Amino acid sequence: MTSKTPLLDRVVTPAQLRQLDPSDLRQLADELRQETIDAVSVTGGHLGAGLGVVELTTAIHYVFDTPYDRLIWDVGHQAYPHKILTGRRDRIRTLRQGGGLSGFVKRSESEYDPFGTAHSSTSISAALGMAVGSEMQGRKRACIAVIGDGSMSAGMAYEAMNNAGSLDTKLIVILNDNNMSIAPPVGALSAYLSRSLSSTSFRSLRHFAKDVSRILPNRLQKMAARAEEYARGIISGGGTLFEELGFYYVGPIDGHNIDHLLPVLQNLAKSDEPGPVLVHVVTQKGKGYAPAENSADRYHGVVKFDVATGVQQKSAPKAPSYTGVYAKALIAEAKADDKIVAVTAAMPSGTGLDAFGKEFPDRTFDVAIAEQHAVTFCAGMATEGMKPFCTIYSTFLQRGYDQVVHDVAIQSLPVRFAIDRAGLVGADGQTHAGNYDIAYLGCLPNFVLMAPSDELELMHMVATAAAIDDRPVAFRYPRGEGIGLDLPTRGEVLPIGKGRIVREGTKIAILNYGTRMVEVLKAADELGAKGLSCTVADARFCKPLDEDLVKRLAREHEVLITIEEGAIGGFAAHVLQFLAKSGALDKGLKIRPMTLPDTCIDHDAPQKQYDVACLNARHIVSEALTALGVAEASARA
Ligand SMILES: Cc1ncc(C[n+]2csc(CCOP(=O)(O)OP(=O)(O)O)c2C)c(N)n1
Ligand SMILES: CC(=O)[C@@H](O)[C@H](O)COP(=O)(O)O
Ligand SMILES: [Mg+2]
Repeated sequence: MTSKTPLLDRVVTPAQLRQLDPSDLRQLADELRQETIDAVSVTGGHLGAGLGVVELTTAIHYVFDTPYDRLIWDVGHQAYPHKILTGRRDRIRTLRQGGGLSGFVKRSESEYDPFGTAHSSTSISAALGMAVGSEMQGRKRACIAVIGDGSMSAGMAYEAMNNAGSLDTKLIVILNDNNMSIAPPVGALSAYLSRSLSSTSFRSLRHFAKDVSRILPNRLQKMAARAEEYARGIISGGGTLFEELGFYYVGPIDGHNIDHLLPVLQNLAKSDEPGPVLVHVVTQKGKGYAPAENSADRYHGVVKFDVATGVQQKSAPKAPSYTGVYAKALIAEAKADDKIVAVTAAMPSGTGLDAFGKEFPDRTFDVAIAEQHAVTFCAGMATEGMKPFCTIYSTFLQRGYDQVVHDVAIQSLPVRFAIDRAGLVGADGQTHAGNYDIAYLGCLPNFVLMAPSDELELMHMVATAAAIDDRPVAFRYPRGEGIGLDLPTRGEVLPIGKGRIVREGTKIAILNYGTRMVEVLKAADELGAKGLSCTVADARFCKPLDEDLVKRLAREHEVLITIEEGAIGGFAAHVLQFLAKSGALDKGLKIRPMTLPDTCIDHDAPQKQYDVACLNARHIVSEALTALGVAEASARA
């Protein structure tokens, strides 16, 4: 840090940034980096990616006329420095807290966030859409997508480049290449980028002037230059792929050198030349903070930490996480069955497949950020008699939905979907919540759908999924810890489509699907204390539904409550459909489906999110009392 008078205090918006002399930007960037570190040390969040783009963020806002010019951060987890420079510094210590700033990019948060991001690889499509939309209405503005090398592995980025490369629309794509995804990047594209960098040096200032002035004033010259560019690509190894896709390639540039970034961006800003440009910027994830630079994951995602030492305040877990239990259960199954393989889309640590990979390196596949491919890759393996466990967060499986329908469900292939982060996820908020999978899988023929009520049940479901070999299976489990049960070395295979009674009662039946069981049992205790006897059932399966169990609960109780941590259209819809068809609803049963509400729930502590969702014990009690006409309205408050 410099000892000069702080500049960041004078820069609340990019307009003020643009008043600075270029020679001030180095100091400003240093202050911005320190502010980012200090803020994340008290909030936790995604740190490494933001530290890597401090200079890039400064330079882009200095050169371009944001927010009129459109700037899209792919994923958005690197946008904390951008938030600080765009009028949100006063709230930066509310990041990811209830009521505070989002940890991603959000349209409703700022005019400087023109497009919401959080799922990767959408930025080029969105920027191209904005560029075309602006052009068609005669608005001249720069549209800039900043996309990481990891996010560049997803098919959507290539769909967008394929389109952009065939248009004359001006588009700027900045490839932020830090040679990292969450884990080290994998795949041939990553190898291509590394190769191209190892065989070339950073372009010097002299080269930039030449390169960028060749974003030529007329197309003829451009075509003439193309042959030379192609040769340049082959010689340097850099850019050929992008040039083949119709992009003008500039780079590689040292993304921490403001003196190098500025002239390139200034030339691009000035240029009227149509067509897409790709600026290849090389950065270091975690740059400028030694604990991040020296850690394996470059502090991709951290909890609160001590700035001086970098030591994170991780609290000792009370019980193993669902993710950990899944990995343990899968390893146990895989030891007994060498057909079992596991697939992750760039989330080895988040899904527990890093542990599986240590045991079975040849049976673990990280396919990069490529959920669509992951699903169909598993389908292909299933046709050959392998037993793939496609292990994906609920929210990211959304990207592979057509593959789930067309390649798996319709062909009834035995792909096992292990769906992590099901339900609300806390600080990552709306975009990462796994709320929809029960609904989007429940409507598909051939699927077996399960949800464990605790971690022991999860072990049984892993064993059950391994045993089902004639159709697709999915089981969902949440982020966070289990309840601390003793676990066997291996799960047991469950009878398909059969739930279980957890507690017998007479007046109210609560049919639970998933890990709200803890709250259900608390609610049953409370209702029991009021003299209202409860049956508690664990559905285990959404499909096939345990119709005998549902019929019995409906027949023997005055009230039937279903509960699930999923959107409307999920488990309750299946129960209601069955009861309506069977005529049970004609007999005066009071049925109350408890699902997530039909809204997007903002980032917050999980307990608070459950309050917003009305899925805690007191809400279940209130629902039961209301159904019985003995409402305790206050219970819902
Ligand atoms: C569709 C999708 N799959 C997975 C993720 C989880 N994810 C978030 S960031 C990330 C790595 C991105 O790498 P890169 O784009 O290179 O950014 P870096 O963190 O290196 O700056 C992944 C896999 C996601 N956000 N979206
Ligand atoms: C940016 C991103 O998408 C991931 O880093 C995600 O935030 C990870 O979530 P978990 O912390 O639940 O693994
Ligand atoms: Mg990266």
